[in-house]
Amino acid sequence: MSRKVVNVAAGVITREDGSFLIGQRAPGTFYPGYWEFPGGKVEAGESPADALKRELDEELGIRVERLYPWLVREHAYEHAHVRLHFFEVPQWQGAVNDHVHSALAWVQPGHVDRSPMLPANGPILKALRLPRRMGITCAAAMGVAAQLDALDQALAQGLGMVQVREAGLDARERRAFATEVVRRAHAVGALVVINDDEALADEAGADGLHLPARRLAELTQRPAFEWVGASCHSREELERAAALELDYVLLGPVKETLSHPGQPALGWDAFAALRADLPMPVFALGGLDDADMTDARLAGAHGVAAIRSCWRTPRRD
Ligand SMILES: Nc1nc2c([nH]c(=O)n2[C@H]2C[C@H](O)[C@@H](COP(=O)(O)OP(=O)(O)OP(=O)(O)O)O2)c(=O)[nH]1
Repeated sequence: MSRKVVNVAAGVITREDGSFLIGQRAPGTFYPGYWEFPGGKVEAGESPADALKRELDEELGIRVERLYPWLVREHAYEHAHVRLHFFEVPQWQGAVNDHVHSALAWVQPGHVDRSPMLPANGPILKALRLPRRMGITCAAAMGVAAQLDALDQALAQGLGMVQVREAGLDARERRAFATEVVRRAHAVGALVVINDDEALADEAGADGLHLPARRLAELTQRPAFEWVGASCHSREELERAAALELDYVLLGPVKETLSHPGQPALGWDAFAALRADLPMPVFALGGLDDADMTDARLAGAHGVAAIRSCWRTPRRD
């Protein structure tokens, strides 16, 4: 029997050190003792964003000053089928003064030492481990040595994720380059995904695989890597990536870009409309740099992916 969907708004309240707030559900609620992101049910006539502002005021006594739409995930519990609208809340006013949870904790992505989490929240914790900036390599154009130097600089300045995309290098060079990227990135805890080459991703010890749209269209099941993402340009491709339960996607070009001249730019409004209600993080791509991060987050992007700008003047995530 199909059940009514209950809309819920939940906030990833994030401090400048990257930690976020979780609360333990009180006795007498569904799943007592489980940890969750603060939030609650969307009331009739309310938008999810307004519901979150109201809930955070009622539950924690804080007033939201900025909020970014992030992910929408559905989960069928025994008591309800919920549609969870997750937002990030990077700015608020007032001291946190909890009225509903048994306990609160500030935790770091990848180091959540409280359990159990509500069953729907596993993919959310994984998504929070994804850095906000992805650099896409262009060693074939820049030269391998220059690319590796630029990579070191970017990693030193906090770049958290690298996509090796080197169809222009021959197989031997590509293997050596990918292995070196993984070595340098892993030394500072950054993730590496390899474009379109499962064997190379395995050989180089990368964290995952990045699928071009062409490969995404052919796939019937998620490849067996910890991190799998894809490049998308349409709602159909985005929905396919969601159905395959991929961990992230790139969507663009948002602006005109030198690497894809003549390809029409989406702009932020079309970007926001295309990515609405997706269950996985979406990186904005195409002619962007660090200065675009706030616009990207306001349009619902998880972060920004870049080729050229990433290897010029990178800044901290
Ligand atoms: N707040 C919150 N709810 C979550 C998360 N993950 C998750 O599956 N849920 C589910 C659990 C519940 O079924 C539903 C939230 O309902 P709730 O009972 O806490 O909502 P509420 O605060 O409006 O409470 P009430 O009106 O029922 O008293 O969403 C999460 O991270 N935060």
